[in-house]
This record gives sequence, C-alpha cells and structure tokens, in this order.
Amino acid sequence: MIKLNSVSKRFEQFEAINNVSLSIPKGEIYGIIGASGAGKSTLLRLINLLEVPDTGEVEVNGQVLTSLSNKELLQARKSIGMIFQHFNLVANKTVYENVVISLKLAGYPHKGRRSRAEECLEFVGLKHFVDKYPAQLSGGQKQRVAIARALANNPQVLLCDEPTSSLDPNTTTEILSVLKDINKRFGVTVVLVSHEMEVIKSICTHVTVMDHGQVYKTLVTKPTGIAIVDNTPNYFINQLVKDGELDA
Ligand SMILES: Nc1ncnc2c1ncn2[C@@H]1O[C@H](COP(=O)(O)OP(=O)(O)OP(=O)(O)O)[C@@H](O)[C@H]1O
Repeated sequence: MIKLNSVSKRFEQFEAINNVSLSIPKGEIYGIIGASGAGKSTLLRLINLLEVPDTGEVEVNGQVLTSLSNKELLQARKSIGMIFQHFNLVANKTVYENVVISLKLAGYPHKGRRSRAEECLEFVGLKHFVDKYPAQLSGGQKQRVAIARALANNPQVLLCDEPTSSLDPNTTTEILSVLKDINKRFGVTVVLVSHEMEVIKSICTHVTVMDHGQVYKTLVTKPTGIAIVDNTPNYFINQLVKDGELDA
C-alpha cells in the first residue's frame, strides 16, 4: 500500500503538487493521467522521494519515507523500482552491467549477482543480449533492460514514468504485457504515469486524473486488455485505402 497524505511540492513559486492525498492499493496496476504539466511525473517521483515534498507524508509498505534518515531511505528504496520514458541506461556499460549495477548499489551478495541479473534478463526475454550495449538495442529492448534492472532487487512497487511514450504501438503492446506479467506473477504494485489514454485503459484497475497539481478524480476501472497490433503491410494499406488517402 502506498499512501500520500496532504503532499505538496513547489518549484520556486510554482505549486506543482498541491495538497494531494492518495491511497494506492497493494498488488494493483494504478494509472495516473492528465494534461501536460498537470503534475503526473512529479507525483510519481514523490513516491520514492526523488522529489522531496515540502509538506505532507509519503508512506510505502508501512514505512513513512518522509521520516526516515538517508541511510534508512536507501534501504527502503530497494523495494521501489522505477522505469522512465528514455530508459536511463548507462551508454558505456553492457546490458548485463546495466542490470548488475542495481544489485551492487543495493549491496546484493557478490556471489549471487550474475545469476540474479541473468534471471531478470531472461524474464524480459533478453538473456542472449548480455554483452550488447544500449546503442545496439531497439527502444523496446532498452526498456526491457530498464525493467530487468528495476526488478533485480525484488521490488514490491514499480514506478513507471511514461514507459511507452517513446515506443511505437507494437512495442508499446510488448512492454505493457511485460508490466502486466510482473504484476501478476510477482504481485508487484505498478504505478503507471502516462498521457496515453489507451495505455492507461488497457491495464489499469484504478486511475487518478490529475489537474493543475491536484487530484481531479480517482476511478476504479476495468482494464480493457492490451490491444493486439496488426503491423502487416496489408493492414497499413487497408487503413490508407479505407480512409480514402490512397487510390488502390
Ligand atoms: N525540477 C523542476 N523545476 C521546476 N519546475 C518543475 C520541475 N519539475 C517539474 N516542474 C514543473 O511542474 C509542473 C508539473 O510537471 P510534471 O512533469 O510533474 O507534469 P506532467 O503532468 O508529468 O507533465 P508531462 O506530461 O508534460 O510530463 C510543470 O509545470 C513543470 O514545468
């Protein structure tokens, strides 16, 4: 369970998050949507204290993060993974090194690091990519590496900041399937920030609509399921002909 109690965050004079209270139930896929600048990313970053609130309390898995010492916070953050729109991989490190980094930082026992990193890469379907560099991967593959890295320390929560916004529809489908699988198999609570309505509707069971730094409304939703994307040449031609754009 994640709880925000009357949380506010200012950037200079600008109130990016204004007195937000929110409860995110354990084991759910929770969406946050809203217009650009509504405060979605800031809200997400407040959950693991990447942004420190000016006022209010943040509680994750029964721990009030806002009351912890820096050392205790580092420990608590092990149970909160995060992925980003632009993947944030280290360019001069291999796929394997990018994943093992998070194990090293968390003080994971040296002996088990390789097998744990490989296990996570296998889960995201990239076991044979261990020696590649980020530049040699597609966007979807880069996001899978980032997911493997986020999963390495067995988090209970996965924060996702626009994870599919740089990806094409087909790859978006793949990544959403991975997120859903993580939620189902490991019971990880997924918090998904996106401006893409179809993404939010497809897998979320609860959705908060943000507006001007505040919660506008929270709804319990029924996931519509992940759309299968047809990317055959004939699909594109049929769409173009149907729309009258092309003389077949
Ligand atoms: N580090 C910062 N310094 C100054 N202003 C910031 C900072 N981070 C966010 N803001 C401002 O806070 C507001 C909310 O930003 P945020 O990124 O949370 O919105 P968002 O809903 O995620 O938008 P988008 O969909 O465009 O990413 C914006 O007006 C933004 O310019």
